[in-house]
Amino acid sequence: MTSLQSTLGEETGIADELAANQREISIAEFFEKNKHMLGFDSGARGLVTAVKEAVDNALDATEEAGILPDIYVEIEEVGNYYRLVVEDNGPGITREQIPKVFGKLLYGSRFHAREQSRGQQGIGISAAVLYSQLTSGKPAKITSRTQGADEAQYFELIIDTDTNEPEISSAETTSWDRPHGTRIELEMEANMRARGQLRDYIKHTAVVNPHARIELHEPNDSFKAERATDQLPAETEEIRPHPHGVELGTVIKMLGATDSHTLSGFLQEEFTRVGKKTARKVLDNFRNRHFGREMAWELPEPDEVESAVREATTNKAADAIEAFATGVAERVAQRERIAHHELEAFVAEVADEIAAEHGTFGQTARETAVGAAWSAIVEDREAECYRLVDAATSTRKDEATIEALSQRLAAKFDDDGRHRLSHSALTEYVDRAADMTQERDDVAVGETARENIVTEFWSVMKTVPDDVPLAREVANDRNTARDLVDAMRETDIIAPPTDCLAPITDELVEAGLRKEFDAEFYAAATRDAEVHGGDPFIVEAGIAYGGEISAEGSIDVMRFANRVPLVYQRGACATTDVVKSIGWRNYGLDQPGDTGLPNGPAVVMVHVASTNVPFTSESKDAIANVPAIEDEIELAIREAARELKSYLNKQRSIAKRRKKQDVLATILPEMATKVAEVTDREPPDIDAALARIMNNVQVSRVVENGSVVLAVENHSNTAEDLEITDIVSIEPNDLSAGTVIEMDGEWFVKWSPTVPGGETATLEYSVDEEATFDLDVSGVETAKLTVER
Ligand SMILES: Nc1ncnc2c1ncn2[C@@H]1O[C@H](COP(=O)(O)OP(=O)(O)OP(=O)(O)O)[C@@H](O)[C@H]1O
Repeated sequence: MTSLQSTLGEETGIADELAANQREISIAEFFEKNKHMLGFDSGARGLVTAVKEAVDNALDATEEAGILPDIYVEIEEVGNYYRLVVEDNGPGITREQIPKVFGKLLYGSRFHAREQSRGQQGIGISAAVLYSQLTSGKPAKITSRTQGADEAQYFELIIDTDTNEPEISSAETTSWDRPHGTRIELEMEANMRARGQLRDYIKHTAVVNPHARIELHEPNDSFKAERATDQLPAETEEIRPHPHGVELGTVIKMLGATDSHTLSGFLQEEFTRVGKKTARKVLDNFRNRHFGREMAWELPEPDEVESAVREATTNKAADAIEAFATGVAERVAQRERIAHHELEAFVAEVADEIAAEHGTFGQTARETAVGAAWSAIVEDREAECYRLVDAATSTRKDEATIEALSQRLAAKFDDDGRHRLSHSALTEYVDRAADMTQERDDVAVGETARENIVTEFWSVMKTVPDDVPLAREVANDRNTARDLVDAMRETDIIAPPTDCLAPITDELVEAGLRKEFDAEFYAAATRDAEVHGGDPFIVEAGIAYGGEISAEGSIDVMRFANRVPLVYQRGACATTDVVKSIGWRNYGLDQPGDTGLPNGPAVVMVHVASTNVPFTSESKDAIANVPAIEDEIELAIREAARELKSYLNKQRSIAKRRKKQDVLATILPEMATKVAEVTDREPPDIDAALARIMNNVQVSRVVENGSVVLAVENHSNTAEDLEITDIVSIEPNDLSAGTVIEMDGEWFVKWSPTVPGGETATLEYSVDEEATFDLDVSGVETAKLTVER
């Protein structure tokens, strides 16, 4: 049978033919064909995306310039097309930059900046221009006036898709009544079928940007969101990447580009939160990985080291040998354990120290001494291995097994080596020794025991002082760079600064929800910053429940990234995935099948703020499933959901109580009347009985001869903090604590007593004449309160 390959091989010239058709594709050409990737997949969606890109840019630009945003959006039908105008009062764009910003894809100011902004890629607005020219054939019309400029600049342009460069058809100076800002006018094939999404985008943008005034005029509707605060979001600072989570490729690129020669300099210069001390810790971890650690053995008797050095040193005067041998033994004796490099350093130190008096101890003499002392030190390594294995394994291991294991392990360390091992080589030693023991002695040495032995040995081994390679050397060696990245991740480094982020804050999340939803309960949570891929991020969540929110069907999830509402691709977003994965029954919401979006009158909002939000695509509709971010989304939602749970629990117990109280309130009077009839007595005080049965707080008043006594009886078993105000028609005297204020001929007597469970507080004052009273009690839920006015 002829193989396909051999057939192909016979056809000469195919590769040449293919080559003739192969050429570079410009990014503009690519996106012209793949406009769906940028959110321009239909006329309806294209319009929403174009508005979103222009408004996001307007918000970014005004905020960056410290200007309160005034944004005007107009959509108008012109013949077969729609005309979109977006105007802002931002700092404007310079004459030189306008063509590039609007006429070149992948041109922007934010791609390389580690700072929270809505724009990230430098594609958005030029993609809108591309979509407009593609569907209407009309150029984009841009007017921009920079702060302080007398005149505005006006451009008409399209993108040359072959070259991804602007093609300007008109460039002139013009007058404009705005003192500064930018106006974009685009015509495009579109329709208003996505009116709902458009309104959602503008409304939700207003919710999370309360400092912005945004006006939308479209053919059938107008909407204006007024500014709710004059407070601009906290100014953000650009930061360098954090060492946790930076990818290997990025680190290699950074190593190639850095001005620092040393690794320590590189770490301190290029990363945030790395000072001298942290750099040293990272480099120690790097040494452990790159060079391995050296085994440090317990010391034998000091005179064994001394005699070993003495015997090994020849060709020197007796007193020189004596000084050398005792010097080394003294140094060594200061340590409990010693590694080969430490011994080398001690021998060198002593040799240098005695050189003036006893002459030079050259390299050979030093090496001989190190060799002899090391032999004495490692002599007893089997016993030492026994101690370490014994400490690392459970008491169930019998002595013979420990003995066998430690003998085999000790045998791996040779007589004269310096016993330097990487963590993986050590693991291999332990595994081999354990396997042999299993095989030969027929005992099990499990995973945990092996890991514990490795940990025990690794913890006594010492980091070596070898010089680390230079930054440029690491850049050229992928394995070494890998060691560096691992060391960076392993080192404890404080979280990145968060001044590069501008979270909405939990108060404003709640305020935003209140503004948008007429609910009965609100909760919000803002988490601390975390890191992904070297970029810090903060997750916030909010929940609105009940009230006017529709109870029909599943709850609404509002998603935001860097204060931008995400209106498309709900099903592809990490936020939705996390909401679905939470067991909502636990928090009091109905969730059929215990998974998926819960049902009920609730709205959940989630905001992810980051210097680099990982979107699933260039159209920035959905957040990718990055585990670190998903974890934080879950924790933020759970934090807010816990508050919802305790609110709902309380509501349920209040409802139960109310029901019981209602039943008692009908039965008790009937019983009282019956009992009074039978016993021929006055009917008892029903309120007091009800308060006692219901464990309520009861406030009652007795007025006698001008003295007013309010009794606060707490029938519950917990202390209650109350606010009690009695409004009196004449001036009160002789107050028992409390305060009194006169207002328009009425006196407000106020107490704030704390009444322990089961006790009664008495509040008193007196009045000279007949008076009227009006009692107000707060601090206890109405259902738990009985007031006799
Ligand atoms: N209204 C504006 N006022 C001032 N500068 C603007 C305005 N619109 C855009 N720019 C500048 O033009 C650049 C490019 O904008 P573009 O929308 O193409 O990308 P981006 O916003 O940086 O990122 P993304 O592609 O993620 O939206 C911005 O980074 C900003 O510097």
